[in-house]
Amino acid sequence: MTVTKHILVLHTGGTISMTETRDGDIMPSKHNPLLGADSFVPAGVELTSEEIFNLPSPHMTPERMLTLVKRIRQAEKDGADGVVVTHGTDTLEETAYFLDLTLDSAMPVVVTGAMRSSNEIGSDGLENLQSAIKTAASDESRNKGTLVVMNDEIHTARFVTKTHTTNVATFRTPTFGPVGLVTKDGVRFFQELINQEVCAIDHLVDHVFLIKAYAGMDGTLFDALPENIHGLTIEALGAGNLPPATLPAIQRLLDRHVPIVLVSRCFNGVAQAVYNYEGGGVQLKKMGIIFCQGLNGQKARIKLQVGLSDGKRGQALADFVDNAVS
Ligand SMILES: NC(=O)C[C@H](N)C(=O)O
Repeated sequence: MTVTKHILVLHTGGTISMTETRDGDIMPSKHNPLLGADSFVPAGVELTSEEIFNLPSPHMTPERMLTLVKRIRQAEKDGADGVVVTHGTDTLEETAYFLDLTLDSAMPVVVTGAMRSSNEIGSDGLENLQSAIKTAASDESRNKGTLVVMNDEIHTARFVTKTHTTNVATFRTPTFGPVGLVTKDGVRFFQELINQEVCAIDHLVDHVFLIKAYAGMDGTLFDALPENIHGLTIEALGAGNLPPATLPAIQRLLDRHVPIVLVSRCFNGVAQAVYNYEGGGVQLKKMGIIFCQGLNGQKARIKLQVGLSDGKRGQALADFVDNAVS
């Protein structure tokens, strides 16, 4: 006898819920086309759908992410077997990682979206939604943190990133690859996931910034950061190095005890303190900059914000931010 799985779909907006006009503009729909559509629901699934937001994902904020987290915590208490979140793809990876860091649960949580709006030729929305529901309903997906399902692939929220502006195969996990596939026969995982510390926060510390380094950069942007800054993430060069002219301004922030997290702006690989020259990673680490391995800038910023919101400071914050791949 097959057990019925109760899956809650929380719609937040994004192209998956949008409509293309006759002029070719893509806009939020007045009535979400995914609400009430259920011909695609896999057998053995009882679906409940709810529109928690109807936003383009550039309008998503950490405060709204926290609202989503609270709704998902409530859904689990109410007996849901799994939750699917539909989301715009521009900031999908940030919301997915926020959920991953803050939901302390074995229940599958799967985030999906689409690159083509609901009425466009070749729209990928229903296919992605169906794959996400299959993944959320699978026992194999339990205890895996938040997953991202797009284009038949299952990725961890921790490492997936949007790699193409329009292609339906945009979501990739550069260094480690996807963890599973959604096939006609079901959901298959082929990589073990590394556990991470979850912070069950219910409020947010704000003013956590992200700055990208470039050749010839100086301290102007760092000195322009506001007085009430709580934390900073820097997308550094290569293996984790910065132009020397940035160092005095960075030191001024460190002297004020502003935690600074460093990742690489490279698409692949991890940041490590290996280069020993002025502005090299060895010097940056000695100054007290926290190296974060394996996350991109936008995810490291989320992780720093979540850690600060959990009350972590000093070495505890450094340990939390540092351990994405260990
Ligand atoms: N494909 C998409 O969903 C992109 C859209 N601009 C959004 O993030 O809301």
